[in-house]
Amino acid sequence: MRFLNEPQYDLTYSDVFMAPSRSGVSSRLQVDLTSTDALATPLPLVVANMTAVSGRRMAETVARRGGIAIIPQDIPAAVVGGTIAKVKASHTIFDTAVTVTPSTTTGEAMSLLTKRSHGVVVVVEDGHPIGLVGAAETAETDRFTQVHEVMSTDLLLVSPDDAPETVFEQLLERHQQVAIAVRDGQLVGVMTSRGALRSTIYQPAVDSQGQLRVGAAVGINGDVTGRAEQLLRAGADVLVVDTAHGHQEKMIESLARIREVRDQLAGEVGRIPLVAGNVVTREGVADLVEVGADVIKVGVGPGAMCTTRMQTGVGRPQFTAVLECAEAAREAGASVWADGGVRHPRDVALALAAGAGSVMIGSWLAGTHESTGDQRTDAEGRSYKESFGMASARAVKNRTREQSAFERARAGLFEEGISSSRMYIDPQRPGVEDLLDFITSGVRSSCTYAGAASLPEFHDRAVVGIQSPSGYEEGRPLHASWS
Ligand SMILES: NC(=O)C1=CN([C@@H]2O[C@H](COP(=O)(O)OP(=O)(O)OC[C@H]3O[C@@H](n4cnc5c(N)ncnc54)[C@H](OP(=O)(O)O)[C@@H]3O)[C@@H](O)[C@H]2O)C=CC1
Ligand SMILES: Nc1nc2c(ncn2[C@@H]2O[C@H](COP(=O)(O)O)[C@@H](O)[C@H]2O)c(=O)[nH]1
Repeated sequence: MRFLNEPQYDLTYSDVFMAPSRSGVSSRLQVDLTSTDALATPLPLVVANMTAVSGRRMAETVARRGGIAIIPQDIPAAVVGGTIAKVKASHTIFDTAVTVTPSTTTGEAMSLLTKRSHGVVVVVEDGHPIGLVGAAETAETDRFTQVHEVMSTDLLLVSPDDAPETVFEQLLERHQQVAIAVRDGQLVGVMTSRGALRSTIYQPAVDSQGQLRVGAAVGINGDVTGRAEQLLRAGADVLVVDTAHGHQEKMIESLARIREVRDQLAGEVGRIPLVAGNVVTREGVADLVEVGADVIKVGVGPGAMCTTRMQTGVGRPQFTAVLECAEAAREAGASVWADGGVRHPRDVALALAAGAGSVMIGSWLAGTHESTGDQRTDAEGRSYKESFGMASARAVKNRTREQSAFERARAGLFEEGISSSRMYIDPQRPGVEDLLDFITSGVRSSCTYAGAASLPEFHDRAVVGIQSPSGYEEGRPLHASWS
């Protein structure tokens, strides 16, 4: 990456723009988005280890499209083990169906509809799909009606081995919303026509067994090696050792011990990459790589739920932090994840141009069907989910649940995050895959503007300039007339 005009100060994503260059890449579909970090996922996107964001549904949906989610450190290891097992058992192409039994009430079925983005609930009997219900089937019923009374039985049953193009054509021909995949009569999963299209654009992120990949986080307090061992044995594909101030002795000691466990188990579970952070300086990167991190998580204070910079004055504008840390990591034979502060597809593109191997996103994904929270409605009828920071009083209270009431109350005074925030569901993009489409189409396009067919080429070729606030403002679309 080169600058058009040399920066005199540290830069945020909003401070910079990319200039187009002569390009030989004639289609956005030609761009290979494989991440340049030790995980080499087909999509360079990571779901942040935030309790309000990353759980089973998020993990399997994102991995099916090539990214990876990290299950947070506050979830007990045994529960994370169960989540990993379910993600690994999910189909890599067909979406997991939301299922009910014939006697379920329509009220209950409707409450489950927003758990996934495909818009229907499948009615099963002994594992066989016998009907489906969606908004159309339940529109005129009271909420105590049982689903077998209103379900549609005109089902498009397909084989899990059918090509997505074939499924797409069948859905179009029969004017149906979802196809149901069955093997030996048993439900395997569902596919919408948009899901069929996506399956031809994205590659799933899979492990050596061909199962979806998922990661898990470990903090630096408590029995860190015990938790690391449990997560590795449960099948985690990456361990993220995570704390606010990643450049501290306790992190270095914990990481060294976790690395030992990882190396001891390598014969059984393979050599699992270690990610550690968060840091924003070359020195931080060097110290964590030295002790064994394959990937360094970069970002102090850019997160949407973060109050660190306002409370402490500590942090660093994220574009410069990523640029400098990515260079330091490359020199040391490692790579970085740009963590936090992503609000638009352009921010992901800029982080990758700066040399990030992957980009970690939290709050933006909180307002989707697949995040962990329950969907709520505000006084104006808008749907939202609640989000909160991992250093908020709410998260600290949860993390310290085994300590005394006094210790918990005292820890709660040291909050550095927002305890309750509303992440509205965008009616245009209510599912995480809608956001992935939005982000990846932007990033693919950025690469072609730079003449890059892959992310290493993108980093090499990107030309970045510094802009004024009015330069940034000029680029914002106007949804209403301005006079
Ligand atoms: N990227 C970012 O900017 C930030 C991210 N976070 C996220 O929040 C989650 C919780 O992290 P964390 O708050 O570290 O909690 P942890 O539970 O991981 O504990 C942090 C440990 O580090 C010690 N510590 C020393 N200095 C600091 C400091 N300046 N800030 C915080 N802890 C410090 C704490 O001791 P003691 O409590 O006694 O001081 C505690 O033992 C993580 O997921 C982290 O990534 C949190 C803040 C900033
Ligand atoms: N200072 C704080 N940082 C936090 C907190 N919770 C999470 N985070 C960091 O933010 C990113 C995600 O950023 P986003 O803009 O995509 O939401 C996450 O990975 C953490 O590093 C917090 O309570 N305080």
